[in-house]
Amino acid sequence: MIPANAPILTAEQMVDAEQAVFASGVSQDELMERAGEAVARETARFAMGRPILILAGPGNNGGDAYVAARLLQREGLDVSVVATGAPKAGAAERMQALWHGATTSLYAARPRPVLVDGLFGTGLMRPLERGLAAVFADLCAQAEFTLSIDVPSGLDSDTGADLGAPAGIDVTLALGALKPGHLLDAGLERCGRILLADIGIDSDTGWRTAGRPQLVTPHAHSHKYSRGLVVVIEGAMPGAARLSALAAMTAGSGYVVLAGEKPWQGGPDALVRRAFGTSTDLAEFLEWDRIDAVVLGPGLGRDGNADGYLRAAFAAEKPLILDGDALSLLGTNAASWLQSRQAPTWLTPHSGEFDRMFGFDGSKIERTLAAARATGATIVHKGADTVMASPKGAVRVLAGGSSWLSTAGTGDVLAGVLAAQVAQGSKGVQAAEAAAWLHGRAARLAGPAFYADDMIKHISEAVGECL
Ligand SMILES: NC(=O)C1=CN([C@@H]2O[C@H](COP(=O)(O)OP(=O)(O)OC[C@H]3O[C@@H](n4cnc5c(N)ncnc54)[C@H](O)[C@@H]3O)[C@@H](O)[C@H]2O)[C@@H](O)CC1
Ligand SMILES: [K+]
Repeated sequence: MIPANAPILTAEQMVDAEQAVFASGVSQDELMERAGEAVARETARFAMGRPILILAGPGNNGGDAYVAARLLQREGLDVSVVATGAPKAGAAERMQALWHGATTSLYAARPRPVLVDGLFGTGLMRPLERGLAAVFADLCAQAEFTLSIDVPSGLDSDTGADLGAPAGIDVTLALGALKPGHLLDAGLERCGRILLADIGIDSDTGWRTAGRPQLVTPHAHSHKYSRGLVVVIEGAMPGAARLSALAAMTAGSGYVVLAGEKPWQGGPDALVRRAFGTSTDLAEFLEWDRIDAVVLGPGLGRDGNADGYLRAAFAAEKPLILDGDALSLLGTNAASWLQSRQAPTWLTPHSGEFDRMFGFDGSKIERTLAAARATGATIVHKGADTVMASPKGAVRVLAGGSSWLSTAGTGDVLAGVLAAQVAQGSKGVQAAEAAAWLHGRAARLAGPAFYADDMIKHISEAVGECL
């Protein structure tokens, strides 16, 4: 479980936020005391009287651990500390000096039912030393409950890369803000349930986890056009475009058109079909001023026709959602294609497509932001850790959704849900966030082993939860 609408800060941003707190008159010791209090409170709640082993590392994460040890012992709990190395000068050293209970070295440590991991937090700079990682993993495996302070030790807090973190952590108590590492890459599987402790720092950087959107019911005088008109362009593999079109219908659009050379005639009668002969005909149709959003890419194919459709879609200057094969056609030229566009664009690549299009370095958040800045488009970088970023720097992350989403066609459904949000007037990263949330919720409602068509039936129920 991951908190919704929670701020996300990198290690560097955490240091800046900490400096701002110090500048407001709060001492380093007081901030560490707040962090340690939160750790002690959550640990006591889960420990329910069982003996506790606290691992304290050399940095401020260890400092938090010493505070928690002192407070838990004061509560009458049976606490033992494992100290790994001398604490660094400052608050961590002072907190260690205030701890007067049982202390052992890592290699003399005996497992206890409750384990608190205060080895390393945002300051981890390299992989855990092998012996330490093995002992830590063993203590974790033998504990009945493990809580990590701020970040599981052995996880890169900025990227989620695995630097030796054990499996089996039950709760991670994030201090002040979530870190990218809680949500990305290996972090998704290593943190257990994530809780967020408020320690009084200002954590608004424009990056946060996705939350349930606030949608609106149609007005009394709403009509099919005012509710948003979506055009989905059909290509070589028409099933994918159909999934997008049906998803756009159930996500609240007033009018959905499936446009193709010979558009599919099965399915609901409410779906409007529009046949076109050539890409020139398509370009003319896309000039229609009623159109609010165009979806291109699901099942498009990559032949000469597809290229013509892409050019027609770009020429129309309508809000455009590009997915699948449209992204492959743009390839490494996406930035030059998109920079000249005036109308807004959303790109919805999965990681394979993203990596083929863009060569950026850094965490998934940093790479997605770089792509948004380079193209001027809102990027929905899909995956178990979906990262959405706008050119102006807003970031939303939706992580930990149904793993049953890993099936063909679910991306086409997302493109349709996104088009419905755009057509109804939602903008930029807000439209992406709403679409990703609705899509994730529909998948949850579909239960296990569903296929893409199934989840479409649950989109309107998900919409109903947002009114
Ligand atoms: N910045 C903030 O706003 C706050 C931070 N706090 C705590 O401070 C933590 C960050 O503290 P620090 O920056 O001191 O960093 P850490 O406590 O994560 O550890 C840094 C220390 O570990 C060493 N180190 C790094 N990687 C190592 C490795 N693989 N093997 C062995 N040694 C290694 C470093 O040389 C340094 O001495 C946070 O995670 C959080 O727990 C809290 O006390 C309160 C507020
Ligand atoms: K930790």
